[in-house]
Amino acid sequence: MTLAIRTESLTKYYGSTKVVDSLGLSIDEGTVYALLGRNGAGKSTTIKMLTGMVRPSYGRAELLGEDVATLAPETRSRIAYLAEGHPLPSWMSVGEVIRFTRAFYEDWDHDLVESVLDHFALSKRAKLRRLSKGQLAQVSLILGIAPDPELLILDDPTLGLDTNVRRDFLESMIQIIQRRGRTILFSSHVLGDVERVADRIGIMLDGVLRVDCPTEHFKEAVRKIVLTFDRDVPEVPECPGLVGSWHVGHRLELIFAGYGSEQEAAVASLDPVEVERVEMNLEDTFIEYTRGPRRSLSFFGTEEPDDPRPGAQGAA
Ligand SMILES: Nc1ncnc2c1ncn2[C@@H]1O[C@H](COP(=O)(O)OP(=O)(O)OP(=O)(O)O)[C@@H](O)[C@H]1O
Repeated sequence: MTLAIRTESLTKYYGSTKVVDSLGLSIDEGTVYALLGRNGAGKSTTIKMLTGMVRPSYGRAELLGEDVATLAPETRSRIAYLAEGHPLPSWMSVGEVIRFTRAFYEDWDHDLVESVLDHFALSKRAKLRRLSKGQLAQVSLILGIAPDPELLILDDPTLGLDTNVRRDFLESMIQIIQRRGRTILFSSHVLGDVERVADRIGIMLDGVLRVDCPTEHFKEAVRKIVLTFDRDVPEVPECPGLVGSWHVGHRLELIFAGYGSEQEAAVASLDPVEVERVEMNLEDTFIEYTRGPRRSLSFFGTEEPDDPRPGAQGAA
């Protein structure tokens, strides 16, 4: 399988703050990959390094098998990038921005543009400054997909859109791109959407990629177990895969990444009066996982990063 995106020890410092820490990503062609993380986790910085807008402090990135730092114009034309907030020249009309963008590309799928304009009920005569956020996102998507890119990178494409517009946008994006076996990398905060469209997720915590695995694998692996006691909540023993524990009154919530016989035995040793396994969707799973201690788990396909600086200590 060919890799559409590959990064090696990709690291960014702003001043003395490390905002992306030794990122090692390998994304196969044809994958819809969602990059997740709380505000400030380093998603946009990662995307900007991938698209050559920000220079890494250390490490390197490849798109479609070529180093981002020396990407040939032909390779660049096989990649589309939709920036956060969909910045577009507001004085142009929809038709004008389409004609303007078209001039930069050799390939341009005119029929696709017409059919997606029609699908979104967008008029070519409409001025961009009069469009809603959702409509601007739709125009951006059209401009991004018209050159039929092999790789589409989107930074929080549905930010600020209402639920219906968001769903329609994502569904259209997936239908159009995936039908052609293309690769998509997008960042998002809307976990319900991610759950429906992403094959694979990466979760960044404080600049570190802590999870990198199929979406289903993550959902299945993270378990919330709620224990009830008829006495004070006992001390929780060390246990592999335990990523968080909280107690309120006589209830103890435990979050595990990987729940098997060893974890079951640890739970039983606490001698609760009741054990409840709580079902979680991706949103719950993400929240529970990201509020726990910042631990790396090989379970999710990532390793603790090493600081690439010569003589530096491993990351905390
Ligand atoms: N140009 C910059 N100069 C200094 N610090 C920056 C710069 N750009 C980003 N940062 C910092 O880097 C960290 C990561 O920011 P980034 O925008 O990559 O996060 P994010 O995960 O995309 O967040 P959000 O979900 O809020 O968009 C933040 O602490 C941010 O303040």
